[in-house]
Amino acid sequence: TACSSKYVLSQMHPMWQGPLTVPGGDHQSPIDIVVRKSVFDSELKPLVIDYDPKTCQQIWNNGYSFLVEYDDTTDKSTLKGGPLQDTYRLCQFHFHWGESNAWGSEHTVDRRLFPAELHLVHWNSDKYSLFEEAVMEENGLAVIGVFLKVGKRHEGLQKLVDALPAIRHKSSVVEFNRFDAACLLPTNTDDYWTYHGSLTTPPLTESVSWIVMKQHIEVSHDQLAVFRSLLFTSAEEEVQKSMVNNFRVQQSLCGRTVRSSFT
Ligand SMILES: OSc1ccc(O)cc1O
Ligand SMILES: [Zn+2]
Repeated sequence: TACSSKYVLSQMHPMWQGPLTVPGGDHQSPIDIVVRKSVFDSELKPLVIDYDPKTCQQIWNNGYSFLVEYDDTTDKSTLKGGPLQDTYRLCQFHFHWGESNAWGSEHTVDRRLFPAELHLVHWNSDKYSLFEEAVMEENGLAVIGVFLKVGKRHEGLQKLVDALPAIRHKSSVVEFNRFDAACLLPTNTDDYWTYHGSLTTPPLTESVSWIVMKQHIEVSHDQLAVFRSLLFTSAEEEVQKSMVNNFRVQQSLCGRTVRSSFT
């Protein structure tokens, strides 16, 4: 199986030219979360999420997704608790989505696909001094995954949606201040699944404690349509490619256990 070979050929992905190999890739992400195979762990604590909206700095198109980046030079916006032993600093959040509302999320729950998925990326500031260091280390990162469903308009998201036309092309950046990332979290953050995995974009390093929320958030059809107006390509490229289906194919569990914080 894919787990036994030393090199795991992660499937061809429309965005990445040619197959990508990840040395010893047996803790890769994303995965399907099989609810009845997840194991309740009563030791899992509630998450302690403390974000400071003033640390929001910029929003930019990196050619894979759009990132909202935070000032992570101090412990101002942090994540603790849950499965984590240390304090993790928020450095950015981004999304993955499809060309239609029928698919787009990276993780699935009993094979159920969502139209999009939010990733809030944090790094272990008790053990490391930079994200670039932490991203290469086991337990270096903690990423909160939140599923998006199409429904009522998300008022907090609208400020972000209004900024997207200014970063249509790859490498475009605009200043973005005072955005409270906590407004994108579901009302219930006590119920989640957690497992050890990887980034889902290069360098695909296996440094992530994944925390996938059971409860989704709702955004409107029109808000999601604006995500799809972004481009993978830079302004100079003659052929413009719309930024859609920026999710990675699912990876083998390879014997890992997914724990749940709820029964
Ligand atoms: O897609 S998950 C993910 C996590 C951390 C990161 O720095 C980039 C990522 O794409
Ligand atoms: Zn992601």
